[in-house]
Amino acid sequence: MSVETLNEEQQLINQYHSNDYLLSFPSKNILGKGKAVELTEEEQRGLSFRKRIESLLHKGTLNGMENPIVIGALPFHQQDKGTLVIPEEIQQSEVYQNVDNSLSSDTISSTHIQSIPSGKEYAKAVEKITKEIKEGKLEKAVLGRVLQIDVDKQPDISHLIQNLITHNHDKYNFALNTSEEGKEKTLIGASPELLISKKGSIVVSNPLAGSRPRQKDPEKDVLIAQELRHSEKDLHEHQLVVQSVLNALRPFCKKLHVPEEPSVIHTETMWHLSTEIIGHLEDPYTQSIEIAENLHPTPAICGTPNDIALENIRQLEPFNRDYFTGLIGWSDKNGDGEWAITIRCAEIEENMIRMFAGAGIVKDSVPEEEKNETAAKLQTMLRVFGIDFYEEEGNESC
Ligand SMILES: C=C(O[C@@H]1C=C(C(=O)O)C=C[C@H]1O)C(=O)O
Repeated sequence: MSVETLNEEQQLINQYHSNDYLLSFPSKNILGKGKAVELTEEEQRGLSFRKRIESLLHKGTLNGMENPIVIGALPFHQQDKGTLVIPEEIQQSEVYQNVDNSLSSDTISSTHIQSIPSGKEYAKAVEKITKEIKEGKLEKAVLGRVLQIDVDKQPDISHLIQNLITHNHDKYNFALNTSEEGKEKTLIGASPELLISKKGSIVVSNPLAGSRPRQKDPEKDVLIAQELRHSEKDLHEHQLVVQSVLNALRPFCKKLHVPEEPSVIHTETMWHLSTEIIGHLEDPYTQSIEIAENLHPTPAICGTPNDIALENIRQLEPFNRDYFTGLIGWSDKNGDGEWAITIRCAEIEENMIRMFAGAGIVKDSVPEEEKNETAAKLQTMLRVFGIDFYEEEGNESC
């Protein structure tokens, strides 16, 4: 029998239990257990994201904590409630090259799957938005949908965690206990998109916009990535986001570095146009959440202009986004923190899983292609759960 020593990252992952708070980010892993202090729904009401975090950190300090760390998920709509806690116990670890890749064998089966709206309705809504864009009412709106899946048993999240991290090791992975009023819930996901990280006087934001599904055939896959790199439609869609992020960062920064052109990055299921922006803060004590709040919602997940895009989202999406396209991350007393955008995610409640995906719609968007883009994005979480679901026959994306 061979005995292998587990690296500290794997040890931390192995200690996750379904009511914990886990962030497995490219910079570090944080595992929180128990709630030392939390901000209830009542206490959050009417407070901005920044005020919520400040008031929680203040509670922590009053409780005698020297270095409290807040872990949380904030909603898409600023007035909705979030989950914010300072855990009783925190473990942190570095990120290693390798994690255990013996994938979970705990299989679950779906008994019923429903897309809200249906694929057809989604395509119709995309068409409606492109029409409004052509009429000059807005430039971009991001339209989402939900896949509601009933499964034969309650998923064991500690098993799923290993799948999640193995498939998306260089991404912003999370599993957070979002239970409320006796309902046990977990928010789980693997976001590729960093809204803001702040360490000392350096901030980084990495907006993504403009996407293509990955292809099974490696040659086709490379061609698709090249096509994305040169697609005018996608470069325009991407530029709207980069400009908005720069405008929001400028007041905080004395220096900003922006690459001249976006690069193309990938996840297991998607190609994305990506721009990593690095800023030097005027004031190194600026809170990460203050910057995040000014950036949110970026046109990567809402649109341009923001208020008109929001109005379209409210009218055309037949569900509330809740945590989807909100923020997930951590923050400490010095204002350091990391906030990713809550995408490629699912919420689990007993035997029901709700998976979310959206796509940015611009003037030249083709409804069927946008629908396929959301279907490909949904594959990220479908794979984590081991659920085989392809919307269409003969769909070649992987
Ligand atoms: C909204 C999502 O993704 C966002 C939309 C993208 C796009 O339209 O190209 C790309 C990345 C994300 O900013 C999602 O994954 O659900």
